[in-house]
Amino acid sequence: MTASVIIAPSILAGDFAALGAECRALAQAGAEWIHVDVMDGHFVPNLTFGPPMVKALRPHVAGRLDLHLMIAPVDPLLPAFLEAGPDSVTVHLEAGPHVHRTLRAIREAGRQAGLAINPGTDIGALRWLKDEIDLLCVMGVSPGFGGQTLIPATIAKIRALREMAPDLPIEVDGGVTAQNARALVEAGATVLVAGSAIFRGGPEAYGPNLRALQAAAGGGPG
Ligand SMILES: O=C(CO)[C@@H](O)[C@H](O)COP(=O)(O)O
Ligand SMILES: [Fe+2]
Repeated sequence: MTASVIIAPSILAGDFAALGAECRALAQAGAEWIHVDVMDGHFVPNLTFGPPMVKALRPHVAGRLDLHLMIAPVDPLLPAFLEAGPDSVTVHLEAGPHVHRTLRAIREAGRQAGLAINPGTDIGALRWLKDEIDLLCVMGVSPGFGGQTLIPATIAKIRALREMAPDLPIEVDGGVTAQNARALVEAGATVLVAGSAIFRGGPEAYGPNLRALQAAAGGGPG
């Protein structure tokens, strides 16, 4: 399983005045996914991108644009975000009462459907939703900001989720570092989102940072 670990740089840690260039630099450095964090200043205490920004970034993302919507309610804005051209759209279990409907709408639009769960949310709902999703996103921090420290209980949570869903891609988002990557992957994570761990040191360091994380995760030189 470790051979297929994907590192998904979070553009939240990039230079907001040059996001297109940041996406191109990450692709050049070897990134296959770009994780784009949408925050609404309501569901989470921070405000980032709207649909026009995601649409503008799309041509600069060579691989998979992995959209993480931290917005509530999500349904009114979902069509505009789907229209912006992401490959996958992840919504939060905590963002509304009708997540099942939202996940169906994402798949019906031909995108992969992701479900994110906050650190304090119990995993039981996965039992009822696992057939509706292509990706499970386990938050390693309370969402809203980059640069936070991984909540240690995340590792046991991923292990429990992996038992419930042996074949589901599990993404961990927030607080990922070269120091904890191995434990996260051994617990069952297959996608590591990383902001600060990739962007520290500037564009010249993106490639070495990606490879260091991949090596720490046990997934080869990628
Ligand atoms: O969704 C979020 C935060 O809410 C993440 O995607 C962060 O952007 C990850 O940043 P680091 O914790 O890796 O710095
Ligand atoms: Fe995220």
